[in-house]
Formats: sequence, structure tokens, C-alpha cells
Amino acid sequence: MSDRIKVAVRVRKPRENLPNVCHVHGNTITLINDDKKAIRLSSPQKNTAREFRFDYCFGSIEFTDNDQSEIYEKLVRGYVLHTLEGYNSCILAYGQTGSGKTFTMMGEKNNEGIVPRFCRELFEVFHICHQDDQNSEVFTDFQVKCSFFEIYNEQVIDLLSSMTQRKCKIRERNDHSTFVEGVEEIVVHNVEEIISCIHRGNENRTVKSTNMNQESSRSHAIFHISVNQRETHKKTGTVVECHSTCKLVDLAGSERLGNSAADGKLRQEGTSINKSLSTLGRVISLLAERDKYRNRLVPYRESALTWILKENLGGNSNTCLVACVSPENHYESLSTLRYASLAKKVRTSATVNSLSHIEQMEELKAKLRELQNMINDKKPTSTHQHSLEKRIEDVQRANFFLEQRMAKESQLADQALQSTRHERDSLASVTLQMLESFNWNQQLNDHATKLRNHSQKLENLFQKDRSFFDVTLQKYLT
Ligand SMILES: Nc1ncnc2c1ncn2[C@@H]1O[C@H](COP(=O)(O)OP(=O)(O)OP(=O)(O)O)[C@@H](O)[C@H]1O
Repeated sequence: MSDRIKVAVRVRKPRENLPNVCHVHGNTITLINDDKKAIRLSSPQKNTAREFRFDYCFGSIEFTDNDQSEIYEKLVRGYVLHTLEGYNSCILAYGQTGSGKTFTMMGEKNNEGIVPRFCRELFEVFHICHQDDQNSEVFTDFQVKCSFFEIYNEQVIDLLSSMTQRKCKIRERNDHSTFVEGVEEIVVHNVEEIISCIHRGNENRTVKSTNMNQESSRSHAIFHISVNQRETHKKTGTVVECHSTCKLVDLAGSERLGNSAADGKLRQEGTSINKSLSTLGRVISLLAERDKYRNRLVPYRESALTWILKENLGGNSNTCLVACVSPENHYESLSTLRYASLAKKVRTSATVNSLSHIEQMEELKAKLRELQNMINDKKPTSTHQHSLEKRIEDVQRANFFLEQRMAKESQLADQALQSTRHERDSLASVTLQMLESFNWNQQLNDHATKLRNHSQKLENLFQKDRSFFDVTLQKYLT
């Protein structure tokens, strides 16, 4: 789905005794000059007055809890749903220092901002889905991981790592999207775990006191949520997987160095912040006029911030910019509103990152084909070719020796086999002879037994005859 970046403006309450130069009417903002004359944000070519409209405008007259929940409900809830539908999302808070970016993103203890509210709702929806699963034909399994890092002086620092100041690198994938390598990704199972990650990361953020803000963020902070959903059809067993990410970004404040920075370190931080924000501005303005500057290279790589946000600014993402305005300063407010209205023109093209197992297999097969083609197409350079040829020679030589050794061993094995066979045959004939003599002995035994039986019978007959003779002789004598 191709859609433009949504832009919301949040005007905070002016500081004590300072005039409010920014007025909110519905979705329109009017900027008032110090002499109370309305300044028309006019186009330079035509001198016609023009009002700037945004998708949402929030004017904070009173600091109430409603402000935070109103922004969440009108603007952010939709992005929770996008994430659950499988789209990548990104919400960025932009504005001058002290304008309320951290307040908008993180909030305060009893008045939470976008990030904790987003996480709470995400887990609430999972809970509802699990309850629904009992009556549904599909079973959904969710896995949520989060990471939290900051970009401080152009370096990416992991805010959840157990190692202090763990620096990470930004890498590009084959599909040209970027990621932070080596950042700790924590698997979270419930709201408590994810909220504790937010708190832990916030405690590790680089914050300092400046002339403009007691607790000024000196870095861009990115809370990254990745959601894996696995839907299994109970009857058919078909599985559909879906992976989406959401980046919630609290940018460091744009600042006029004369206003905010005093010593060298603060100045250096301020310069680095302004540099990355101006690269973000250039990327946004080139993307806003994409049709006009189709052949111009978008300078994503010129700052760590734009390099990490590449996909969210010009690729597969539903993105939203919340521009925070401090209404006491006309110049700063004007600059923020101009930045925000430029972002309105940028289009991204979000697609659902969902894959069935068959599609996943196809994707893997395609990757395998790609790799095979790469191997086949690889044309070695002359030095590479030389070393390859040498290796082939070595392998062939080793192969020859192996063959020789195998032939010798097989000859020895043949000889051993012959002598074993001979020994076996002679043993067999001895066994046969022994068997024959054993049989003969057996026969002799049988004959002896028979003879013994016969002699026994003869003895019996003889005994009988003898007794008969004795009886007859007795009779005769008497
Ligand atoms: N809408 C608001 N309601 C209540 N308090 C606010 C609001 N906006 C800002 N504040 C308060 O103003 C102060 C400065 O806000 P915050 O630190 O959020 O500014 P920031 O834009 O993040 O500044 P920096 O860029 O210097 O970090 C904080 O004390 C914050 O509580």
C-alpha cells in the first residue's frame, strides 16, 4: 500500500510569561508574529497567503493526562494495528529542544507517552487473540522482541546491553534494508518485561542539562519492537508466518547552538545532532520531490540516523512524524512547521510481511539458485586463478599418492586373503577327517551296544535253559 507519511503537530503550553505564537484550529496551525500579526507561510514564488494543514494537530493549553491519551487514541492506535497486520511501522518525534519530544514518546510516571502505551496495547491484543483462539479455527502464536539503542555523536550505542557503552554497526541486507548488527534483542513475554526494558534503556540514555532544557536528550533514541506471528490452522495444519517491526524514535532536539550550548562537549553534541537532522531534512526533501529528482541519489548513508531509518523513510513502512512545537519562539516554530509540511509529501510503500511455508520454501529455493548462480558466475582474477590452479595441482598430487597407497594396500590385502583361504581349506579337511573318525567311533559304539544286548539276551536264555535242565534232572533223578 503506497501512502504518504502521516504528520501530526503537537504544540505544547508556552513557558511562563512568554507569548504563544502558535495557534491550533482543528487541523490547521497559524503562526503569529511577535507584533501579533499573523504570518502567512507563503510560497516564495506566488505571494499568496497559504495555511498549513496537517493530518492531526494537538494544542496543549493545559497539561492534562488527556493530552497523552488523545494523541494515542487518534494517532498511535492505528500503528499498533498496522504492526499486528504485518506491516512495518515507524513513529518519529521531531522538534526543537525542549518542545516535548521525550514527553510525547516516553511521557512521565503517571502520564505515559506513546512508547509504553503502544507496548501495553500490543500485549492486550495478544491476550484477546489467545482467548479468541479457543473458538477460532486458527491458533496464533506471538513472539515479541525488543531492542533499544541511541545514536550519540554518530555512533550507535546499545542501551540494553549489560556491557557499558556497547557500540554497534549498521549493516545492509541483500534486499537493501538496514539493521543494527550485534544489538541485544530481548524476548519479552508480557507488558511488565517490555516496560522494564523501556525504563532500563531510558536510564542509560545520554541526557544533559542545557540552557533550553533541564534534561535535554543528547542523542536520537530508537526503541525497536519486532513481532513474529505464527498462525496454524487447527484442521489442516497450514501455517502462515508474519513478521513486522515498529521503530519508535525520540529524536534529539534541533537547537541553535548560541541558545543551548555552552561548553565544548555540548557544542560538539549539538553540531552532531544538527548535522544528522539536516541530513534527515535533505533525505525528506529529496523523497518529497521524488518525481522531479528521480536520478538523484538519496543521501541515506550520510548520517547514522537516516541510514537506520532508510526503510521507514523511503521503503516498506507506514511512517508517522509527530512534530513538537514550543510556541514561544516564532523562528523555531516556523522551521519545525516547514520541516513537517515537507515530510507530508513523502510516500512510502508498506507491504504485509506474511509468508506461508510454501512461499518460504520457494524463497529459500530462489536464494539457493541465486547462490549457485553466484558460484557459477564467479570469474576469478588472474592472481586468484593462479592460486586456484596451484591448489588444484596440490590436490591432484595428494590424490595420486593416495591412489598408490590404496593399490599397495589392496595387493597386501589380496595376499592376506589368499593365505587365509588356504588355512581355512586345510582346517576344513582336518575337520572332515575328524568328523569321519568320530562317525566311525559312533558306529563301533552302536555295534558294541548291540553285542552287549545280544550277549545279555543269550545269558538270559542260558539261565532259563539251565533252570529248566535242573528241574528236569531233578524230576528224572527222583
Ligand atoms: N505537552 C506537555 N505536557 C506536559 N509537560 C510537557 C509537555 N511537553 C513538554 N513538557 C515538559 O517540558 C519539558 C521538556 O520536554 P522534553 O524533555 O520532552 O523536551 P524534548 O523536546 O525532548 O527536549 P530535548 O530535545 O532537549 O531532549 C519536560 O519537563 C516535560 O515534562
